[in-house]
Amino acid sequence: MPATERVTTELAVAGQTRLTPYRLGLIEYTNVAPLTENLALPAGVTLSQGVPSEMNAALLAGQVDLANISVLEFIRHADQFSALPDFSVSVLGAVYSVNLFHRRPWEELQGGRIALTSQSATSVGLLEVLLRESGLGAQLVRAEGEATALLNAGFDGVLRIGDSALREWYAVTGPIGEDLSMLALPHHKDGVTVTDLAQRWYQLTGHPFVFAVWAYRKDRPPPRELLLALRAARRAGLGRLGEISGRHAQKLGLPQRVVQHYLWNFRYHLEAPDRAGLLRFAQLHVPDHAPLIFE
Ligand SMILES: C=C(O[C@@H]1C=C(C(=O)O)C=C[C@H]1O)C(=O)O
Repeated sequence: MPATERVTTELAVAGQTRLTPYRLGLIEYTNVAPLTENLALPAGVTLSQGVPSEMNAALLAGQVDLANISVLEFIRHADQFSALPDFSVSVLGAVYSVNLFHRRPWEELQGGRIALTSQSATSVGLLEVLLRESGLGAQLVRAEGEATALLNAGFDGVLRIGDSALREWYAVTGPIGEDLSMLALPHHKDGVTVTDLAQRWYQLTGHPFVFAVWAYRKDRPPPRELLLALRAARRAGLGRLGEISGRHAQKLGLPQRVVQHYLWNFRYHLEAPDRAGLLRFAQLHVPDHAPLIFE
């Protein structure tokens, strides 16, 4: 083997250079913005973005090497994926953007038809667990559209996540004045209840809920430079929540203080309480899952 080819191969093997780019996928929801808006991509790393179900599919198809994906997809494919040990989108209590919109009381949803967003996997699994734990059976069907429009079209419940869920929660419950504590934000108005699934999870288990982890294909672990860049981006973003929430509030048409509380409320690492919640969800929804590897 000629010397130049050998050196290139050795460097590639050593991980110091990559003959093929390392492909990063990131969900583009507002709740991931504090972790992504200050990301300086290292040389040789490419970025693609989309909604959770698109990132789930891209990682599974080998179109990206590392992505923040729905935790349920990580659990389902734990034989193929590992996850970074210190990244997540988690929350303890209300999340304000994983919502079931409904008119009948939760306890009366038995036998009802519930429209599901196609953008998420985890929140669908969470809804199934919460309904089952309440002894309720409902017909879950994929249907896109604005929550109150789908309720008016005859659905008994509508599951929405991400930016649209946050906007639609506020459309139902707002406007929210300064006199209201951010810890007492409303979840019912004009006959529509907005059940926050993360809040119900907390009431059921006492744990945080992990919506997303940073998962990678076991055969394509991330380069050290990318890990350092992701951590630096999070430090920078968490230090600029006011600025980031101001920009996203304008985009969402929401008060800046509401978006800043929304972002401040997330847990972006993967600490012991978050892992306890993640393992509990895995036990309840995918009891025969492969061992979950965080490294
Ligand atoms: C809490 C949220 O987090 C998102 C929810 C996800 C899911 O349900 O699959 C995946 C990624 C997260 O960024 C949200 O989008 O509202």
